[in-house]
Amino acid sequence: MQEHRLPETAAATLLSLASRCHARGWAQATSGNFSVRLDAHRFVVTKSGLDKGALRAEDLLVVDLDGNPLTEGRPSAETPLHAQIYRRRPGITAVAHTHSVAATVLSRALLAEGYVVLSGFEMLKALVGISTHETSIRLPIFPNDQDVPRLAAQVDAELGGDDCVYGYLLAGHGLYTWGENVNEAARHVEAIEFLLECVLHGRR
Ligand SMILES: CSCCC(=O)C(=O)COP(=O)(O)O
Ligand SMILES: [Zn+2]
Repeated sequence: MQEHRLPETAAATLLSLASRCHARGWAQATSGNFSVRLDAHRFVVTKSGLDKGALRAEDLLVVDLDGNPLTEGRPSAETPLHAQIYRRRPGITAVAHTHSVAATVLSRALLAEGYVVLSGFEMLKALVGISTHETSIRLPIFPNDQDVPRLAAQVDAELGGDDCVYGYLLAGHGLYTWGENVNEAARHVEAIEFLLECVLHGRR
């Protein structure tokens, strides 16, 4: 195993993103995973199966852009999905995956349509590049799959690095979103989770 020092700032920002999502109830019971890009070839990701509300620096590891570990430990089972995002979106430096009730319920209910529409909400302006509520975005929904490399290949085939996409849903599972820095990724998670709750409430 090669020596790869984990920069303290990357570790601290990643731990704070995970603990913020856990505190909001979006990463309960070890669900969710989080990552930060180190450079063009590597990123730091949370280890698999851990309580995302109690992560420490030693619970993170470095992987390459194919998801192969470069430091000791078992990376998140969903590392191939993070790797797909970093490979196809060179400007992205942070990825968050959450398991909220709204994302879980809506992605299952709307799987046949293939997407959730988020339209007309002021909160859309929290997403980078959007400056009016008079807009509409789609969050694609993919069927869940326990074969994560196959799932990542499907996401890659259907989305690639499409700039118009702010995130996607896995049916009955959760949300993936990202940002050009950790603050932007955190803002996107909070905005999208809020918007999904609005859509869910509107269907009741
Ligand atoms: C208990 S959640 C099941 C696994 C999952 O979907 C998840 O997000 C957490 O997986 P990880 O390997 O990153 O802990
Ligand atoms: Zn998950």
